[in-house]
Amino acid sequence: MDPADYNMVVKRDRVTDAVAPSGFPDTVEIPERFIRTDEVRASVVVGEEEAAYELPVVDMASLLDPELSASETAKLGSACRDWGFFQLTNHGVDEAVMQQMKDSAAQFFSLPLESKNAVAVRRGGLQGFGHHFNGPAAASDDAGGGGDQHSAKLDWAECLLLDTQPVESRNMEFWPTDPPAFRDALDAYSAEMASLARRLLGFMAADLGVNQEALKAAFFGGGGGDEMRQTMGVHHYPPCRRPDTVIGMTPHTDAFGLTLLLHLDDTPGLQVRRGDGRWFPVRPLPGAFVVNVGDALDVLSNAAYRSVEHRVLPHAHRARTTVVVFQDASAGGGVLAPLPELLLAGDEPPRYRSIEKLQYSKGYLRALGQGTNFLHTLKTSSR
Ligand SMILES: O=C(O)CCC(=O)C(=O)O
Ligand SMILES: [Fe+2]
Repeated sequence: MDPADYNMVVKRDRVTDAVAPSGFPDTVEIPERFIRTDEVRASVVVGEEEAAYELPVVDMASLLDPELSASETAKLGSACRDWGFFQLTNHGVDEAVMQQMKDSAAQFFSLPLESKNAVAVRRGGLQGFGHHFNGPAAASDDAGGGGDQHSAKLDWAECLLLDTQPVESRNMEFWPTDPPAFRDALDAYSAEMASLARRLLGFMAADLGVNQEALKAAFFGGGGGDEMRQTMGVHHYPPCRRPDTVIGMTPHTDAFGLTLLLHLDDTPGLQVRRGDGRWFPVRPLPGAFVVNVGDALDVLSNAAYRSVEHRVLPHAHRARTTVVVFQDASAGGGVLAPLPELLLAGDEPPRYRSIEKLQYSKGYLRALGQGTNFLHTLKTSSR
């Protein structure tokens, strides 16, 4: 993408001591730049006592079991249609790879700010270590990054964003060398997540009634997967003594195909928007992945699967760390559109107009910067 487009839309900044003394202060005095009390108060969260529904749980072992596969696939499908989210158990991901990733991420965030800033985000760029800001301001010219110190609101989080696939696209300047095992951990984890996504897509195709290879090709291309695109976010949400005044991650939908989220701890914080507008808090199951449908899969499925808004609120006393992999559906040609097979099979009208992928990325980022949803603008009247 043209750097000029990024400048307009990318709202990432270096974390500096100037923004907030000691980054995310452990005091009840929250710096003004984080305060979004109105936004938090205006939202309604589904209470514990009311949480009669749980986020659906899908079991990979059952998907793979010939006796149970059909009913588990139906469960997977209904989770993607109704919630756009589920927790995945018995996923079969190499435990050692997961552990190395968790250890590296935890060590990285425990480093002093100066060390983390060795891979700091650069002005107008997306990759690297930094934090998100929000609001009308574009990044300012001061050397520290900065954003507009007055009007932009900061998310209560620090994060490392990296393009992880294809391998040739990696910009190693942003890949930490501290802790020393981090790069290997990212590399191994990235490969594991691509194969997990590929496995899941096979079952999603079965549920959607399309050829497995057609859906997989949208993510991985026709050949050995060398066309795939994958991005990773490693997020750390420090505890906040006034969690009712700040937001850990601004409400958004994920642009890409499929998102695979790993919790490093059991701290809750992720909330999923339900049809009635209320926020549903996810209770992470130990060892499970939280999987969600991104905008591109919503389009491919012709709106059968839903890309649902979510956000993060920090916890009052406990830090939360997550590793998030975005497996994109950008392979196989330059256009994003509903899978043709879906339209032919059921006499379905297309629910989205097709769009060039580059235009899509630009539109997504621009809308995100403005707090609007780009996917909605692609809807056809038959929705
Ligand atoms: O850390 C989380 O729980 C959510 C992160 C997320 O939504 C994202 O990276 O898009
Ligand atoms: Fe997200």
